[in-house]
Amino acid sequence: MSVMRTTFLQPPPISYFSTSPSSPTMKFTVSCRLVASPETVVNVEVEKRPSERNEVRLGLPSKGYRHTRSSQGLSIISEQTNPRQYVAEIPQISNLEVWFQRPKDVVRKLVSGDLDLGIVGMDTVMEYGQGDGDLIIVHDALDYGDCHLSLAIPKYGIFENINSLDELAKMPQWTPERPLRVATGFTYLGPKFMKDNGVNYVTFSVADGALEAAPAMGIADAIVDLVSSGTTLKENNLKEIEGGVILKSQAVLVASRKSLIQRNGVLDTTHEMLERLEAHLKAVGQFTVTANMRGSSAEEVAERVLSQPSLSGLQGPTVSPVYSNRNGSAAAGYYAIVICLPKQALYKSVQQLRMIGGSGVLISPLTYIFDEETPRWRQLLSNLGL
Ligand SMILES: Nc1ncnc2c1ncn2[C@@H]1O[C@H](COP(=O)(O)OP(=O)(O)OP(=O)(O)O)[C@@H](O)[C@H]1O
Ligand SMILES: O=P(O)(O)OC[C@H]1O[C@H](OP(=O)(O)OP(=O)(O)O)[C@H](O)[C@@H]1O
Ligand SMILES: [Mg+2]
Repeated sequence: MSVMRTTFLQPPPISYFSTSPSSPTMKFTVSCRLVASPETVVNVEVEKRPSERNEVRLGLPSKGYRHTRSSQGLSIISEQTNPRQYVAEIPQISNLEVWFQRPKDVVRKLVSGDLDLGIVGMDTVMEYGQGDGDLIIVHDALDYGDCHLSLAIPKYGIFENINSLDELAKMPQWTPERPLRVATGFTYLGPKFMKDNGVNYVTFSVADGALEAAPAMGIADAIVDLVSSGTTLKENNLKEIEGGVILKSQAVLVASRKSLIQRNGVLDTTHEMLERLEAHLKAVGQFTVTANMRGSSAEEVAERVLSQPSLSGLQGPTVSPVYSNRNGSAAAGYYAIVICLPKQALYKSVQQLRMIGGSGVLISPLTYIFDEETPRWRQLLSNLGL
């Protein structure tokens, strides 16, 4: 067991209080203060202890433009209205607290048992989870935060004609005395990747940001960092190489296996979150279209709708009679139709609806599409041996 000694800032004193105990959803306010302590020596090995609490805890990234909780999936979970607010509630899901933390700390706290669920990039799970068997991916594709972890080298100088990892590894320049110098913030995945790929003479230096400057500054020969649009690499005259992608990443829902099995309510909450996320992701880009149409019967109207290629939605159409008072009795001369359509089919659909006599066309975005039980839930249960 390796124990590192290091100096550490004391954890912020956190005070929180609830509103009236009778209120249906408890509200917490958090006030934090960072105290630079006199040198405190701590053991940095992650302590795994079952913490005593009843509520289920979800960790979300606390800052950063790409963690916007208005992005799909998360808007239905929580809004952090103030960047200094670290805890929130989810009105829709009782007994769930949201804690806003740095992405790496979400993973660390899942491992230590201080959080039960988290939403972070897959890269962060892999880097800070380091293969810990207690971490379990519940949803692997939340459809935002797409990027990949990659090895990149300069386009110029001795690297001008180097285009693959193999060619890089075989360059005669790298020796035990003068190894390939790689700058990265991924100090677990970076070295592991080089080792797995048989790159022998290599050393790593650590930096947290603006890594792309390291080669031009003469600090490193290569970098291992996240790439999304590729703009930062391009701006810094760097290139990716064949075989240099370490992993692909996007936001994922990750849970502590121990919490799922042992802590009351975690499995149920996870099920509900999974359902909501899947239903929301399915609904993104889908719209309901309603219109009125004159007709002699519901079947006749349905046939007219189905004759148009752009009007065959997910299922349907739903056709319902719209009654009006005709000489004292209710009569259906109009029918309301409802169909679900993807965004790209909307305009064509409106044209086709008009063509077959549709009027008063209303279009609204869908928030959820709940389908049959998601396969990811079955998968989770089987991973847990349940
Ligand atoms: N360019 C990008 N495009 C899309 N997603 C990205 C990009 N860069 C990073 N990410 C995702 O966002 C996560 C957080 O990255 P970021 O660098 O913003 O961390 P951070 O919040 O600044 O944390 P820290 O301050 O500890 O570095 C990454 O782990 C990755 O999943
Ligand atoms: O391929 P791109 O779309 O250009 O994105 C990649 C950049 O995004 C991230 O940096 P970030 O914005 O977090 O800045 P930092 O590394 O300085 O923290 C990552 O570390 C890359 O530098
Ligand atoms: Mg960064």
